Amino acid sequence: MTEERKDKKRKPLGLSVEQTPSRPTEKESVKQTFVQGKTKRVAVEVRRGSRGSSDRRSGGGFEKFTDEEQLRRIRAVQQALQEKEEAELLKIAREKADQERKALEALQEEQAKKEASQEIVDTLSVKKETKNVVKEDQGVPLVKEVSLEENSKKVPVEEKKRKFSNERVSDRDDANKPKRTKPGTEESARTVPKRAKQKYEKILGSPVILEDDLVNTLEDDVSFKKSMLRKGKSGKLKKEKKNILVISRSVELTGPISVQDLSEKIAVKSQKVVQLLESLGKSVTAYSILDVETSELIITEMGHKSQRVGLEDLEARWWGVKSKTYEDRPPVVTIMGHVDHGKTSLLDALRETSVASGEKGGITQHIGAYQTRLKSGKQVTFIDTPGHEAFIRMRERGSAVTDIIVLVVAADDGVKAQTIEAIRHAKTSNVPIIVAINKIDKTTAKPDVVRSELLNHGVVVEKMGGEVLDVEVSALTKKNLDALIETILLQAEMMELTCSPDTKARGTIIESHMRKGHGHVATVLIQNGTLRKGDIFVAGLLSGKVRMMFDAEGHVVQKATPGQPVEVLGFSRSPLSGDRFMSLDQESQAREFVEWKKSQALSDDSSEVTSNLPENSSDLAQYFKSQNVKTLFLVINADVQGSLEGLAYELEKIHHGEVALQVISSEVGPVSESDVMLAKTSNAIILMFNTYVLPDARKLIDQEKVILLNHQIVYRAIEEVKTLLEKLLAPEIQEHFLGKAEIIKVFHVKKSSSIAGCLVKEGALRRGEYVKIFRDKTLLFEGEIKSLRHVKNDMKEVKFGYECGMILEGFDAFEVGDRIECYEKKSIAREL
Ligand SMILES: Nc1nc2c(ncn2[C@@H]2O[C@H](COP(=O)(O)OP(=O)(O)OP(=O)(O)O)[C@@H](O)[C@H]2O)c(=O)[nH]1
Repeated sequence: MTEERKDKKRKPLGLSVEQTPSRPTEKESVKQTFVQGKTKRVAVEVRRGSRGSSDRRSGGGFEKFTDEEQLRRIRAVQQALQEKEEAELLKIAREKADQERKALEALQEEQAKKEASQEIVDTLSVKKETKNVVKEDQGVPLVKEVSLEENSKKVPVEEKKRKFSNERVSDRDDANKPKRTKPGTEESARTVPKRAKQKYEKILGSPVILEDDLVNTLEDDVSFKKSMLRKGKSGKLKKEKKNILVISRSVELTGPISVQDLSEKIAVKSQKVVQLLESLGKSVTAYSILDVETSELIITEMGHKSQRVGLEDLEARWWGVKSKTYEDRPPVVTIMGHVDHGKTSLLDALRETSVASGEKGGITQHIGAYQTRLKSGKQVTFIDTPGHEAFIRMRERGSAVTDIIVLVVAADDGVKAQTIEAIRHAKTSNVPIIVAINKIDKTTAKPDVVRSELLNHGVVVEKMGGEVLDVEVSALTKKNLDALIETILLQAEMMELTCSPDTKARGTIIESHMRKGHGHVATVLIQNGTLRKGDIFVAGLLSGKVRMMFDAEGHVVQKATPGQPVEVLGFSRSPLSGDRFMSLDQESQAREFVEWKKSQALSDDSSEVTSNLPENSSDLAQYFKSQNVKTLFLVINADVQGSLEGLAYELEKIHHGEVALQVISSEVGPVSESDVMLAKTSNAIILMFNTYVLPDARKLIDQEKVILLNHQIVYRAIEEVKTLLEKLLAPEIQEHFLGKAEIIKVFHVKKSSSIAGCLVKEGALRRGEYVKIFRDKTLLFEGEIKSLRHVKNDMKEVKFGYECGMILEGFDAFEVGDRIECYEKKSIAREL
């Protein structure tokens, strides 16, 4: 025990009532500073010094202690107070810690509850989704979606079991749950819960990669918001905002793009992009076109990633859309054979025996293709255009529509020229043949002769020991038609034809035409995926939206599946047979694609072009005007008969009430002098297809100024012919209202026409523009303003509220009160 303690024991502290001054003075207090940083004034009795005057030691008997004792006492008092203070603070700290612990526990409990309810939603959505295989639609920009806390929030297994007794949650499930990994690494993307990935893929309708550390761009993400709102989860969106750090998109750029389209790609309002560009010093509107570099800058600024892609790659990727779901699809069959061997008869007979048309009782329509359905439910699709042109046309356009060729050979006539041609087409296209030996009902039928003749041309049928399937049929008596269909199905089975109905539609234009009341109608054979009403599509150089669909029985359908031919409404012009048809996700993609296709078509043609069309379109219009043409005459020279047929087929479809198209010559071979002279004398244009001009003919073309078009691709030739025909159409005149005035005084000037003194009551009157004069409700005159004056000045325009003098070309019988309307006339080029 210290000396101080002993003293304390010996003597009570001298702070008894009688010893303590009633109120300590300033000088008698001590400032204490505690460890916690608090200060406090403590009242003490101070002996100022042993040698000080005795009057200061008055009261309380404190003076009876020595200086040393007094100092010890003061220290003891200070220590006692400090200890008391520290004990109080410790107590407060303990209470506070206790409260915090309780609050934390309550919070954790609440979090667990939230997590549990979220699990239910997730589990349910996963259940639904197990039926749908994850799409890999390449049409949509890849979306990267990022979850921050989803990984870290875990509900204990026991708790899950308790809460969702109907949902089995195993330890293994939890063990499989991802650990937090370094953000942005591949591992982190892989290990985020599959369940969350599926959930967001469902919401966004596109593949997502989940990571765990990106900046929250959810507020700007229109598509996400929309999808949440659509699902009635707008309230939840706010809650999730804290937890989900969304969305870094991988945006594919194929070239210059409009602000509007770019905004669509990154799912923000175009105003946002406009604002950003303005902040960077660029003044744009939603319709401005941005170059690739600027677009990349915007994409990065918005927290996304950009990727430059060639549209060629994109087209190939879009066309070859993949899916994990495969189903059998009906085979597509084209019927070929020699003239009069019974192709049309066989197609009609097959169609009549079709169970489908019989069952539905629909009125069959020739839409270029149809399907037969057997009792087994299996189907076969027939291209409804017999002959070889359809096949050649498709092949020329790079479309492989046909799976099987049914080669019709008349049993009484045997193998002929077009039979051999069909065999050649089948071989070069690698399409299997089924031989239909027709007219077997005839007494003169010699099917075995047909078989041996076919052998000479490399077609070895089963009976001759080969693998080619053959059936003896009669289109007339309908004998063995079922056997023919069964054989087709057998062949199809061997070929294992599959499709993915859950992807976007891919198909080919079989034919197209203009129909009154419906506009441009095209038959599309769906080859993969499903086409739905409202889908956005591209076909050749066109884009559009499916307005309506009809099947081959003329019924309105809402969707079309692989193998099904449907008539589609929604084209702005008629597409060409053989054009690839693809449905896409976004209108911007479709627009971009078509622009690229057009530019590609132009650049391809220009490399070989020897066309000598006047460059300026008004020169061309002038040319036609000078020739006074309302019919476009064509002299066609092509490389082969097939090309001529292909061109003729497409040209036949062009109709217009005001202008006509007439082919005056159609020949296989190079352009000769006689072709040029024929074109010259009949005011025709030469359409040269995949051939050349003989040297003398070339000189004559220059000399006689004959127009020659050179093409290698049918649809481009057709497009150019259409453009030329459009030039023959008189332009459409549109009137744009400029203003109106009233005549308030008429001035009769000697030796000159009258002047109308007008007051402009709306808009403006403009010199040189077109006016209409009305008296009461009668139109008196239409003509041009020759002169316009205000006071004594010649004016180009006199605006609202001003008076002016006006002279018209060809009219001066003005009266006070006549009304004048002024218009600007614009001539608009028309389309076919
Ligand atoms: N006896 C008999 N005659 C048939 C049969 N199939 C077709 N014909 C007849 O053969 C002729 C030609 O038939 P189409 O079906 O027009 O032949 P196609 O091959 O389509 O002829 P093109 O269109 O000119 O190429 C017609 O008079 C038919 O009636 C058949 O199985 N038996």
